[in-house]
Amino acid sequence: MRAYYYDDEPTDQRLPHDSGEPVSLDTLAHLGVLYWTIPVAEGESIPEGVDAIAKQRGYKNRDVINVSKEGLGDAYESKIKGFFEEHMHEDEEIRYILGGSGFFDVRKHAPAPNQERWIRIFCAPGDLIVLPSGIYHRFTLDTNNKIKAARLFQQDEPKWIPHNRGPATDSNPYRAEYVATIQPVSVA
Ligand SMILES: CSCCC(=O)/C(O)=C/O
Ligand SMILES: [Fe+2]
Repeated sequence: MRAYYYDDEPTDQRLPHDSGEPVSLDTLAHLGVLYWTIPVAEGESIPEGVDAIAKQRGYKNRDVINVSKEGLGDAYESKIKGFFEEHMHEDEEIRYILGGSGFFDVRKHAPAPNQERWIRIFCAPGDLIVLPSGIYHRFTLDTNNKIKAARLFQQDEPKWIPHNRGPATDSNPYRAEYVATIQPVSVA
């Protein structure tokens, strides 16, 4: 995992867009983003270290998603577009990367929208990331064009309904609760 501020250049979303300003794990934790690394070999099943965290955090169920042309078929273009719309969920988004790589972008909340910045998080096999309920975020593949991830969830059936950013979502109670739990940070 590597996190840094996004450079906001209007080029291919799958490029690194690295501004050169790194972001620390402390800053991510302050935003409610949690991260672990639990090594996994290509083709291996989900390691026990993931089970331990799942038990600790009450994630009872899981499935696996292959985000690639082969994995998503006819839904590929619309899914890729949807993942990169700025959105939030009412549930945590928990992903353990089994293969490939990609970028999760999370919005660093600030008092005024024009002070907000995107933080880009590069994820590769062995990375386990938790995005809290209510955080604005988006996802894109990198130029390898594929990622395989386990999606962990607490409920019997996952929801992961994306609520795209807008006035209605800004006043969603889960969003309001998220904003209330964090204070703006100035550290890197
Ligand atoms: C790497 S999993 C695909 C991305 C996803 O599931 C999601 O909800 C992005 O916000
Ligand atoms: Fe999401």
